[in-house]
Amino acid sequence: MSTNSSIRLAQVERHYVQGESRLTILDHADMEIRAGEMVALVAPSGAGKSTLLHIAGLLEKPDGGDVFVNGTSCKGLDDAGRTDMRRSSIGFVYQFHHLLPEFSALENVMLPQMIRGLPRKVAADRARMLLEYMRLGQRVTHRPAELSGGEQQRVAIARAVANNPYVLLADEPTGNLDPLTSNYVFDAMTALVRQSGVAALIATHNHDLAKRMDRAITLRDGKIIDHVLV
Ligand SMILES: Nc1ncnc2c1ncn2[C@@H]1O[C@H](COP(=O)(O)OP(=O)(O)OP(=O)(O)O)[C@@H](O)[C@H]1O
Repeated sequence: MSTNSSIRLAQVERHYVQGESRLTILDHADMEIRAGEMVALVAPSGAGKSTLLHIAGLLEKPDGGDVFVNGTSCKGLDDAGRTDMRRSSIGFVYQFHHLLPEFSALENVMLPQMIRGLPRKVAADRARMLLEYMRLGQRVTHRPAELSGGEQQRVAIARAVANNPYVLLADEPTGNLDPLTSNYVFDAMTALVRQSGVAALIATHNHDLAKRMDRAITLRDGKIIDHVLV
């Protein structure tokens, strides 16, 4: 175990009870991702990727074990504490951008910061900087419907890191894009991860993108194990 892991799962258990049967999705599973590391999560449908992302993102509580965010145990946190930790320390990117349609790109990136109580001007300056970094400086006043799919996804990535999180969790972030756009968005995300030092876990079915990350993991028999990509 390294001391500088941004996210660590320790002996995490998750079961679903369906009638008489008990389905074990995570069985004393361990995982850790260091700052600035990009890890691909590759697993067949139904293996438990969403469950893992939800637990790592503090959206779901494990039945056992613990999640550490930047070294802090989340086990003893109540719902409000988990929400605070999630807002301050974890960013999410989904397959579909989930941007708020009535707000501009700039406002979408400002919002998570304002929810955390940052002044409007500070939030706007950081949002503009992130959008410029994502090469969207000319699109800040556009609403989501006035952006291309790749641009929408780049706004969603900027939004995910708006609060300077320790952890970035992405579920098929390029799954909805054509191959060329997918590559472009992935490059932008990589640059942001490297520059910000966030620890990124990215679920993807795209073998080529998975190969470009630092390493890959998968789920087998409830354990999180290294996945060798050939
Ligand atoms: N609330 C629930 N109750 C019972 N079983 C569940 C529940 N949620 C998920 N499961 C089961 O747990 C397993 C893992 O689900 P999960 O959504 O994590 O898979 P996944 O790997 O993300 O799949 P996909 O790639 O298709 O989205 C599946 O077999 C699913 O049917």
